[in-house]
Amino acid sequence: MPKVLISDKLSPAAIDIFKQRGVEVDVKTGLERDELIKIIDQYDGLAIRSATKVTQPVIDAAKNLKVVGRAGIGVDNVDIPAATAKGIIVMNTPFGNSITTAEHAIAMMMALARDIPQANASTHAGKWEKSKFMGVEVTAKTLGIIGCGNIGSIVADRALGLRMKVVAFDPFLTPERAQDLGVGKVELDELLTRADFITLHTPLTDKTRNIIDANAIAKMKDGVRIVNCARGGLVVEADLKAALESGKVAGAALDVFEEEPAKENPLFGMENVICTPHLGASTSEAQENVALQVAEQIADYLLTGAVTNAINMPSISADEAPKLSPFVKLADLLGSFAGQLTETGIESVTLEYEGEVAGMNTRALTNAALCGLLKPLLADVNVVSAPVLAKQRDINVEEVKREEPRGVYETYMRLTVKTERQERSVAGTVFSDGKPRLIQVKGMNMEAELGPHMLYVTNEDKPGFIGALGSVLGNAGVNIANFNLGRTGAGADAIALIEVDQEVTEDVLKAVNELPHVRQAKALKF
Ligand SMILES: NC(=O)C1=CN([C@@H]2O[C@H](COP(=O)(O)OP(=O)(O)OC[C@H]3O[C@@H](n4cnc5c(N)ncnc54)[C@H](O)[C@@H]3O)[C@@H](O)[C@H]2O)C=CC1
Ligand SMILES: O=C(O)C(=O)COP(=O)(O)O
Repeated sequence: MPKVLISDKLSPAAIDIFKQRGVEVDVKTGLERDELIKIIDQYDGLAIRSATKVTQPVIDAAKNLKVVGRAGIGVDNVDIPAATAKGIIVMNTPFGNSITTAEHAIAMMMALARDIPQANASTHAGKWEKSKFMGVEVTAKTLGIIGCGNIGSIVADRALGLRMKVVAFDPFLTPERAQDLGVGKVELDELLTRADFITLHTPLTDKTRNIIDANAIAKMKDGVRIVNCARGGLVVEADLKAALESGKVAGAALDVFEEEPAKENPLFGMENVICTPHLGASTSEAQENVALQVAEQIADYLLTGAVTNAINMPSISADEAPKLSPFVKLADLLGSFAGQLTETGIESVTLEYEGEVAGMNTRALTNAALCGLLKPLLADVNVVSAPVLAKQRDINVEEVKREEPRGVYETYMRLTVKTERQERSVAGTVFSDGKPRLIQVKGMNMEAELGPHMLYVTNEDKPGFIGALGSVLGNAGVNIANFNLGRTGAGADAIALIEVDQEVTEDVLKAVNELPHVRQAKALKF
């Protein structure tokens, strides 16, 4: 039974889902880094929010971890490259808390416009400072949205409802989408100069880190108000503090901080700053959504191989997973076959998909083929890490898809590996029995199932060879389970692919290699 650790505060709905699905679950929140490192090797899955930091040392210690599920959106607390290199899938729940977070941003903007938290505290203190709190209207004001994805778009919609003018800076926002949303698509500088309110909704990346610094603030309107319900690192807190002190920025509403949990911060105590403790996603609705989703996604992956909302792997739906599975096996076998025969540096890999398989999730299949290919060459590789490892090694990977099969097989998959020395291709199909078959090696037709122990021989097609080979194996007590032959023509290049019942020893291999007409013999394992 797979085992999952919930290490941040998740709705109990997640525990129920795991239990119903037959996944063992432990809940241990508030763990120190070293405590997490100590226990993480017991788990196949880890369910987190933003508090748990899944850093390289945690990943290194996670010997059995297959999936990290983020009950929420931002995954900047997970070292994705480290997880990917280790073959751990990282998934999030990209929509579960977006309405809630957008509503928080709007609430923060309104609170900022009318000094609600300050006025609230003053009134509770019996001060009745009616003239102190002079607010501003938002109607007809310009809201600048930096990052107009899921949350930014909802904020835009709500702001338009408040009769604001909305401009957005987002390099990935198409003009058509901007028009549909009713927002003006602008460059960052224009947004900074035009906006009365600015709200941030980008992920924290190397590109967005410090996007609001002294330089950006200098371009803003005097008296601008800034809302940040995205990530702390987007705004340089020291620069914001200076601008709040000078009056350049009239107010800031912050849900997120450079360092969290934020127990101390240069902005704390400032009169024109409103703070909430990373509450953007904290509604009962959103927490129920993300907990249910993440538990379903983690359970699906651990129990069925279905992949949903992964950051570092193409999605495979629950419907697709069983259909894809024999093709994944075939792709892995083709890769493994080629990988075991490859002795020099790989330059490129081409995957051709013909017929039914061309309409499937070929990225998942290509990843499986790369995994099979690289496994004999690299110690630690799986379908998640294989594409990254291939890229790191400058291996060019290409996919070719043809809806109509060109040959006799309804569905056909061919892997061609180009190395410094040669090009080798191997093709296969899946029959209606669901079993993968090898159907071509180096352009020679055959029809072979691949068993755990195989002997692969390339030879000249000459009489007596098969008998001699049979004798060598027989004399060594190696039982033949299956014998498959292919050749380019009578008397020309030929291959034999023999399934045997036990491991082919070095001595047997040597004897086969020494037979007349043999060019090369190799023992392969699957
Ligand atoms: N305060 C909280 O509790 C919560 C905070 N968040 C934060 O909000 C962020 C946004 O979430 P979603 O809207 O769901 O993500 P999303 O991926 O749908 O949208 C992000 C948008 O930012 C844009 N973007 C990326 N780089 C950019 C750049 N350099 N300049 C301008 N725009 C850029 C993208 O094109 C995309 O449209 C999350 O990454 C997370 O960090 C999300 C949920 C709750
Ligand atoms: O979903 C996100 O990106 C969030 O920032 C929400 O964080 P939380 O789950 O409340 O720790």
